[in-house]
Amino acid sequence: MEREEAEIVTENGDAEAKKGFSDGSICGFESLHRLLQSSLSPQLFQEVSRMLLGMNCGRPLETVSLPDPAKALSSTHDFDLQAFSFRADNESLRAPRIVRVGLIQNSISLPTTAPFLDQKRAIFQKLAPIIDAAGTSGVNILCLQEAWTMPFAFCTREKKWCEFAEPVDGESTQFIQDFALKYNMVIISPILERDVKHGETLWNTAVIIGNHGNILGKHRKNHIPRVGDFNESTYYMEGNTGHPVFETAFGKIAVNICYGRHHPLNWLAFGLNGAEIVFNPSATVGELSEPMWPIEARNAAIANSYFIGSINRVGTEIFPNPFTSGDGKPQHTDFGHFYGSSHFSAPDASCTPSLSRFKDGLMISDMDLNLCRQLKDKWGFRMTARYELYAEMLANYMKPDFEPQVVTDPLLHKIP
Ligand SMILES: NC(=O)NCCC(=O)O
Repeated sequence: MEREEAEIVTENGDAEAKKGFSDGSICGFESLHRLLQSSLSPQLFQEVSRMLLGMNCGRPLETVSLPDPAKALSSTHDFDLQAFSFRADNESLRAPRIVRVGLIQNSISLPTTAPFLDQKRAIFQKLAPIIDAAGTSGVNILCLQEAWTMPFAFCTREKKWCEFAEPVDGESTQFIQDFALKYNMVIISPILERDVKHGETLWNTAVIIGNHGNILGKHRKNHIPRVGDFNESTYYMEGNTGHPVFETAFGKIAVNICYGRHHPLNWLAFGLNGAEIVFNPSATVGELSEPMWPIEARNAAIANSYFIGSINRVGTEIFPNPFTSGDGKPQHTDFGHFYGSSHFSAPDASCTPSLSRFKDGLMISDMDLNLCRQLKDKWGFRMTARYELYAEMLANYMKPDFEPQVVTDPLLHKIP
């Protein structure tokens, strides 16, 4: 639904407006960027885009033309497809290191009441053409959304959803390995993991599949939310894999899973281990986090001199049994709307527009990884970081007898 229908929505008043927005659109538009593009004169839109998206090497981000088969897949299977290019300055001693990176966002396919195997296989079926579009576009590194094989059922606290968990070499990994091999593509596959060797425990895990279809490694979500309906701590614990950076054929990558994006030290640690691209596969809803979404990753990309790919699922998932989360809200059967809006952020503060707020999508971006070091040289954030100050501060803070360093105005409690 785009402009014309949005106007009808506005004219028909509240009830229609509610209907229009319930699809997850912004007043009938797929994204803020598209709303602005349709509403502003070309000149104003250019200025506003410059302010909102920043400049890459002094220029607006360029779009990239994708091969016809990828475009055909996007129209046949109705997913948003966008592509951009982040440049870096030419260097005398290093050739450009351009990699093509993709992010996939999607809704679930079947109602949450369908048999679990059918639900999982239907998501596989939905993702196949989107992964094909990435492969035929020459994507080198592709990342899927958090817990992509299942509905984000952790709001319910019901244990039956644990059945979706798989070992790292399970069915979903085998499904993804075929694509990795076929397209010479590194694929990050975030799943609910069952750790069979350690008492069948569960983890929220990203499996990293190398471009030869090999399992390169895994990373387990470091920070587990306890906010709103995000009752994930009922299912799994904080990860025990540290902050691994995976050196792949196409660059050094890491994964900061969803809620970890609110933790600056988590981003920092991936940077200290040398990440050039950090992926943030997520599942988050509008009411809770949408104002934070365009800011946090972009800020982390700047602070840590690396690229970030942010992914959020789309749609509203309705569960069979009502639940509450002790926050005073009446019982309900859905999490709210997962608002998609996947995008890339670059170390020079530029970023792409976002994918649709309600449709499946594939966001592709070329990125010259030389930009990471160029930004380190220019701004010197690593060099000026004063890590020793913070190491000492944190070591003190961790002690049971820690005293906050506060200087109290002696007059504070004396003068009325
Ligand atoms: N999946 C997840 O960790 N969501 C938590 C909510 C948020 O971080 O926006």
